[in-house]
Amino acid sequence: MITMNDIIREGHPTLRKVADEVSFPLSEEDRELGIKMSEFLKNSQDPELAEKYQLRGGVGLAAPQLNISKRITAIEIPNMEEEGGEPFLSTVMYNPKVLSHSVQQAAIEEGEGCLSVDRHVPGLVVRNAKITISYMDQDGEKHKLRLKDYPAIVIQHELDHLNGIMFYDHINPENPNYAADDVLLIQ
Ligand SMILES: O=C(O)C[C@@H](Cc1ccccc1)[C@H](O)SCc1ccccc1
Ligand code: NI
Repeated sequence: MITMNDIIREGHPTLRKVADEVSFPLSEEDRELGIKMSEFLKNSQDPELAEKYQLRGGVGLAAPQLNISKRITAIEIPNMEEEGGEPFLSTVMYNPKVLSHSVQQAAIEEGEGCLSVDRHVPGLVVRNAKITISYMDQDGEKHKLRLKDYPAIVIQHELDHLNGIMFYDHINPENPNYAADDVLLIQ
């Protein structure tokens, strides 16, 4: 199983690389990797397992964070309304792409963190408020998703990892808590 020991931290060069597309049909290795990445996120959201294996909670994980420079990301966004209900989005995305995005921008009010960053970096991470993405699933099926609010932020955070971008690259160095009036603040 993947643990925090498998996750590389800021400063490791792989986090600054543009990851390579995966080819289909998926190799057994890439299929297995996706399954393990999903398992990590589920474990990290289980209080007992997170405690037992000292896992930081995660709603997304990108293969470069495991020192694997491939365009693979696992997403495990819990149901916001119903505790313990079906997750809002639980999937492994291969070769995800942003097809379009809103002009409107948004940021999580309390800022962002990262499993590959062992420090608090305060500041607003301004992103697109809405995005339309495509991705391939493990069976080679193409999917198209329109996302907004928190899920849109999570996906953009993960897609950044596939392009060697860290969340704090988006923070205004002069005034970290600055956001234009029209930037949507997400609780
Ligand atoms: O490091 C990662 O890529 C996983 C991040 C993704 C993320 C960070 C900030 C905002 C949205 C997504 C982890 O999920 S950060 C830990 C976390 C856990 C639960 C809820 C929010 C953030
Ligand atoms: Ni991250």
